[in-house]
Amino acid sequence: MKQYDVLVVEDDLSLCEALCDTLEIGGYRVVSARNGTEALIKLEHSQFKLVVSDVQMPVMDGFQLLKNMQQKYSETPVLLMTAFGTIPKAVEAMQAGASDYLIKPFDAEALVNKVADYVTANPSAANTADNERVVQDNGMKKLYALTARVAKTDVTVLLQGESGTGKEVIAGYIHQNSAYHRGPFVAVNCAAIPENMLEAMLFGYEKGAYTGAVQSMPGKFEQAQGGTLLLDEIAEMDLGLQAKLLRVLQEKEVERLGSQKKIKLNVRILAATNQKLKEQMEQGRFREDLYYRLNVFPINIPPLRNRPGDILPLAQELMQRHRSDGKKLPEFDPKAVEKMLAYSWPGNVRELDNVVQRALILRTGDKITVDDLVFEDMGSMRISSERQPETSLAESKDEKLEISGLGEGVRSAEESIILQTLQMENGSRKTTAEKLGISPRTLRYKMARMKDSGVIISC
Ligand SMILES: Nc1ncnc2c1ncn2[C@@H]1O[C@H](COP(=O)(O)OP(=O)(O)OP(=O)(O)O)[C@@H](O)[C@H]1O
Repeated sequence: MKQYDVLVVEDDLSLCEALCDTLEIGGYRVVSARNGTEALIKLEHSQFKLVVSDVQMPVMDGFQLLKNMQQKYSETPVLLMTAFGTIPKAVEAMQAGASDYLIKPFDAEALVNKVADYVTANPSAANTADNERVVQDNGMKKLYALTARVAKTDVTVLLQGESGTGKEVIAGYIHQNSAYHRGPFVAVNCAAIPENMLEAMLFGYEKGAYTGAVQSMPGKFEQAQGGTLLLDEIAEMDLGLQAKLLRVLQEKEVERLGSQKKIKLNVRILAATNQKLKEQMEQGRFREDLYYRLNVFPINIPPLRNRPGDILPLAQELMQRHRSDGKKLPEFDPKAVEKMLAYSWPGNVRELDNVVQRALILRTGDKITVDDLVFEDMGSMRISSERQPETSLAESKDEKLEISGLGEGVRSAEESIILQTLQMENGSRKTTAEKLGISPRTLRYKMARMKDSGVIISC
């Protein structure tokens, strides 16, 4: 079972990313979940020293999570984040068994200090990639060979590819194979951080630089000193900040907000985007000078559908990551393999990861069959197979809209889908099974397993 330091449970994606970033920089190995249900699944598959959870979340809130955890993970401390003005909630949290609480909004230091009461940070461990990198497809082998050569140089690399293709994985590979490998690898998701905070986060700030800057803070550039900085989703950066970034890249020095002191930088810069950056530049949304500065060496990562040789090995690796016991991993039966190869994977490796997680939950026998494969977009089958796909999260367009309207939980894990569909169907197992495209027997089996693992199913 994989071991991590902190499980962050937060449904607000930007905040979740900021919390994870803060803790990772603080030297913790962090995993995130978007609600209580997803958290329970992660707890089943990995070990955590601490859970930091929001209180108000859809599907399963912080209190319900706490209640569920008391049955099976009573040893794991839970830190609840409650909103300002809800002190009674904080008291309630402690009474319900939370180890501690944080009142929102809190600053990075408060979070790290609180977490440090429960877990000891280990900066070098936070940087080790303990997941296997899969490169089996011939095209990808060539791409990795080229990447290894580029890694040894100092040039700025622009990684382009659809979402979920593995840009951050390749960025990590460049870092590990570069002269900067002993330093930190810091990734900033420019799309996840609010525009007005990104500048401070990148360049750092001095105490009093703006309202709320209660203490000085180094930016991501400084945090990456001697290592690599990945500017992810760079196309999302606004034009004003692009100009400031260009200056930092040209001068190789940074000034914190509210300070005139120049800090020399020794950082390898990588940028990544899932947009066509050249088109953005041509449409005036991305600065031409910055484009050419970042795009010294472009690496285009092909979508998963164009590297079929990777699909099965990746599925096996992802299965390995989610296995909760030492038992032999299930195999995919030939029809299931055929179906996976026929699918066009619009969400790429990340989507494959979701499909594998669902399959592990749905499977009833030793093998993963075609019935256990639930794709997010059945309209994206590339080759028409003889059999009509039986299992689809969204059989019709209307249904897809209805389900996706329920929020992020739909994409996260099968358990949350089941809970939501049950809720939608007023607890009717028959129509829930129909809606999910699985047999009532599979649904019963699944619900029994969820109950066994401590999930409270109220309908
Ligand atoms: N070659 C690979 N081997 C193993 N796992 C991979 C590989 N490529 C991608 N993954 C896994 O797929 C998921 C998505 O990868 P990653 O975050 O690198 O994609 P991305 O292209 O940066 O996505 P986005 O555009 O959304 O930021 C991660 O869980 C990652 O570990």
